[in-house]
Amino acid sequence: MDFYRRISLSSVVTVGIVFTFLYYLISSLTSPVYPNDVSGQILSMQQQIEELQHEIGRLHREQSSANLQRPNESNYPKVKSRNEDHRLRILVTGGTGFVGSHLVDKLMHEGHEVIALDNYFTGRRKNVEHWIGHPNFELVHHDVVNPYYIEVDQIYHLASPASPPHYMYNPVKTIKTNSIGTINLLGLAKRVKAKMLLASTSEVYGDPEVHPQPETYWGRVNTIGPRSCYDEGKRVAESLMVAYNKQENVDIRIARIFNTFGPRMHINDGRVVSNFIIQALENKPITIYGGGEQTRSFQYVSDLVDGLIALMNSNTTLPVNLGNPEEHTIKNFATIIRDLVGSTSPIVNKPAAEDDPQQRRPDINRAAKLLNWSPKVSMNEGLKLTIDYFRKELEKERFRR
Ligand SMILES: O=C(O)[C@H]1O[C@H](OP(=O)(O)OP(=O)(O)OC[C@H]2O[C@@H](n3ccc(=O)[nH]c3=O)[C@H](O)[C@@H]2O)[C@H](O)[C@@H](O)[C@@H]1O
Repeated sequence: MDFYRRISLSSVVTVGIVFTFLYYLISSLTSPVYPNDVSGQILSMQQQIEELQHEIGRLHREQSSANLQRPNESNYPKVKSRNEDHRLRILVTGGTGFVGSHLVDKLMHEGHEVIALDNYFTGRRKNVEHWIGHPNFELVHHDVVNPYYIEVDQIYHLASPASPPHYMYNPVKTIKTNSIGTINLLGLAKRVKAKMLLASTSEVYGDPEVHPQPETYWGRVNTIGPRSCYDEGKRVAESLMVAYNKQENVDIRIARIFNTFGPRMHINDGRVVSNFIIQALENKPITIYGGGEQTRSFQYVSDLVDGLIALMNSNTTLPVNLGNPEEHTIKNFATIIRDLVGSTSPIVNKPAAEDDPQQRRPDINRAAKLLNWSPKVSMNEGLKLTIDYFRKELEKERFRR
């Protein structure tokens, strides 16, 4: 059968034409003027030709479908080979986003089947285009606010805008995504008995009075402030996870993600890392919101992805902080970026953002103990890689203008 598959489309067509010609030639010869035995032989030849034509048609169809199903895997990044028993089907919602696409890469490299689902509000097809057509990969355009039906073993639920200007752009949609979206996925997890991980956030701690923040801290969130659509959205998502676990036995994981950065952040992301790097690269003023005494702790995206996978594969249903405890004031952070870029940007102060958390640093003892996880990439190392990425992105933008 392999031999037949190797027959090229053009040779199949050529043979088809030759046989069709012979068919008509012989048909014209099968007239009653020939003796019975000769015309009998001709009729049986005609029958054989018809059978061959049928077979050619079948091979033609088979080859076309083989071409559809078997892309050349050498054109893709390398993936681990796994047999059916060890290969999982994994759904990643928000799979074309900044964090989602890096998670998809890692799961693909590990040899699993991955379904990346996104509504492309902040995600981009470009982030996963290197997998499109791979037999282990599927890209689905879908909004989690509507139910989605599929058979999977694990669900990483990352779908939601995460940058403050993005989640504040349509606060009602942000609440719907985190509440209705999470209910829809928990319903799916319950039906197909999939393990589900929620990408929650350090924002559940609000503007914290406890520092650094352990998972046992309940937080301080303004329920009617501009950030509440996201903060309360994620808080209710956590509550839903716990309720489905208690009531419906869904196997849950909750990751509380602290500020994360790295390549594939959007130029218009609007968060501090991308804003400062782009401003520095363009020698434009670096904009600090407020006095700059507020602090953040920044983790590189590959550490987060390792943490998410370690959490999914752990046994804990407790929330776990994933972040890098290396803490800086925003004022200090602006100088670090300017120096790394070698920029001449002035540093300017703008009005403070409303309800901006004044301090943030993860207590990662639980992650260390339960997942044996801690961040590996220093902030400076990660920033250098991210600066390279944005430099190239800006060059591409200039080329497009
Ligand atoms: O990066 C993240 O992972 C987190 O980012 C945001 O939280 P936030 O800490 O407010 O993120 P940024 O917008 O990056 O702001 C960090 C600090 O820098 C300041 N900032 C931001 C942008 C800017 O141009 N200038 C500036 O001073 C902000 O006011 C804030 O104090 C999201 O709300 C979180 O869900 C998300 O997990």
